[in-house]
Amino acid sequence: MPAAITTHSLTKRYGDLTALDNFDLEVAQGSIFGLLGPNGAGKTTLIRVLTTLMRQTSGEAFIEGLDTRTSGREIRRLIGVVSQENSLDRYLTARENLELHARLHGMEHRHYRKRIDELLELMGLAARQNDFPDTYSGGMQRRLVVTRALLHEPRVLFLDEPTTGLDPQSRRAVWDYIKSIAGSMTIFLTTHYLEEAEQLCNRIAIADHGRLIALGSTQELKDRLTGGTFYLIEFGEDAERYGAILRAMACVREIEVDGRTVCVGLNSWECLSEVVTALNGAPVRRIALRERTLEDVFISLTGEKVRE
Ligand SMILES: Nc1ncnc2c1ncn2[C@@H]1O[C@H](COP(=O)(O)OP(=O)(O)OP(=O)(O)O)[C@@H](O)[C@H]1O
Repeated sequence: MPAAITTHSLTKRYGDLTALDNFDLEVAQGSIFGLLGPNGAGKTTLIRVLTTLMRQTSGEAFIEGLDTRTSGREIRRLIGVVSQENSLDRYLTARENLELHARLHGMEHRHYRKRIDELLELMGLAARQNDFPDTYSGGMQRRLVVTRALLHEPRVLFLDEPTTGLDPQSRRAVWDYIKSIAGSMTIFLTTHYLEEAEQLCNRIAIADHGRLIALGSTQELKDRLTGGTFYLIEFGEDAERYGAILRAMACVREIEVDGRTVCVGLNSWECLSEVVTALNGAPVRRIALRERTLEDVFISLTGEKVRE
């Protein structure tokens, strides 16, 4: 079984600017794969090349074993694409937008009528199917675009920043729908949002300035952070003083005092008992393990926060 997506040394230049730089990627069939990166990382460029909208400068890309340079027509039949812009026809109702897409894909009337009914139900849009997209909320429009991309039963679905611009509630709704359709196809999504990648994806690639800088599961990426365990200790008072006591301890590798809270990085979790002993009698209100997030991974890899 070929991988859903494979790239070898994929490179795309716009004049002097290298938007994709020797990108090597493999995405297994049936997985949800997230490409994470700040503005300008090359995410949209990669999707354009993979969906045959644009030709690479050099290197190779394959969708289920088909070469993007020579099998454009077959690939376009296999894939569904949700681009950053919603690109709905505002003069057609939601249902008519879907019917138009089905006809463009050569689907038979009998077949697409049933499929549209099912998908509208699944996406929670059935009651509003005869309304115009302009009367929809941003989240509903996004769901309609995802519905449209799913109509012809693609084997690989590309979602370019599916929740950018949505409020947190609509974002969660779109995540739920993506999760509900996962498994039956491969999903490749790009995102700025670390939480989105963490919530949805089995595997994640991090790109910056056109280069792939990390690849793995969320847990693998977190494990690649330099070791150590971080705890947050909240004091009733005198956090600075206790911070200074902790700073002097051999097992403490990093420490940051912020108001009443001290974030302490220990060489390993076994050191926690030493810390607790040192704080005997201190007005400790709370000790919590600080989970490392993808944000930490990103900062450790690129030296900067994600630029949204
Ligand atoms: N058609 C084009 N002509 C010239 N430069 C381009 C073109 N399209 C993109 N670029 C540049 O290529 C780089 C990568 O852009 P791309 O849109 O692929 O990044 P992205 O990761 O999708 O960013 P965003 O998160 O903002 O969508 C950027 O520096 C961008 O300015």
